[in-house]
Amino acid sequence: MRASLIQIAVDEDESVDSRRGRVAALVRNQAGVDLVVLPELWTTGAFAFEEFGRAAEPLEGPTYEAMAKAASDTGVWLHAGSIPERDPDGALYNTSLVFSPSGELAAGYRKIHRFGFDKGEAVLMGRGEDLVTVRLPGTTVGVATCYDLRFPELFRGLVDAGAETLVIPAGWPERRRAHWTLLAQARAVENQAFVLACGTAGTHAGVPQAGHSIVVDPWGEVLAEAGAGEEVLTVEFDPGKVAATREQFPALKDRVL
Ligand SMILES: NC(=O)CCC(=O)C(=O)O
Repeated sequence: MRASLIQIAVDEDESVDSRRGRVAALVRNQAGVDLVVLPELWTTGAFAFEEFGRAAEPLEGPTYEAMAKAASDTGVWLHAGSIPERDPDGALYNTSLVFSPSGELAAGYRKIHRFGFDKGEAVLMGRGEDLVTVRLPGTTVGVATCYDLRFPELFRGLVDAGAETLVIPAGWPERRRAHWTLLAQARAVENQAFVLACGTAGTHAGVPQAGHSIVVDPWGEVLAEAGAGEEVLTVEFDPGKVAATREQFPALKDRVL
């Protein structure tokens, strides 16, 4: 399986419309891979809290339309990262969109753990309630978003639902980059799963982003890691390694709780 993680630079000197067009073109450049992954809230930036309301879209808004078309034009599975979704009742959610190669919405995931404690996303966005997995040819993907990475019980739930590949769009800040790398490896090792974690580059709302998107195998080996700037990280991996690892070192079977 070939996957490309597009680590987008989210800077304030680019308009949302311009970035959306640029990202669609980057997706179209990935013909031949199986899965393309984008970061969290790449239209606004995950820390641009004041923009969430202004840039919020209905589920099937402009980003959905552009990404569905990019997926079908390119013939790839596309985890299009997340958008600030405004639902029909007016509430905001941090919602990830996964498109099939024919441009159908295969899954939507509203982020469960919202970041900011008593500020920012944690008060502006509603909390998602449902764990989400998507069947791709050869692997079942479990989806999570950024701050979710700190909550291992969510990933156990995804494993119980059949997940073998964990895909995590993020907008992770540079000042906690060490946590990002460590947690991505921990989630891979403890769940004996591939982790594909795609972050943003650039600086928005005064928060420099970590970049360093990372792909980790079920043994915890880092298969690929991006640098700090905008970059497309392409990696080839064998989804069969999940079953092999779980069989050879069956620690998941020793779970008690
Ligand atoms: N957008 C986020 O969820 C940020 C998470 C973060 O900065 C952290 O967990 O640290």
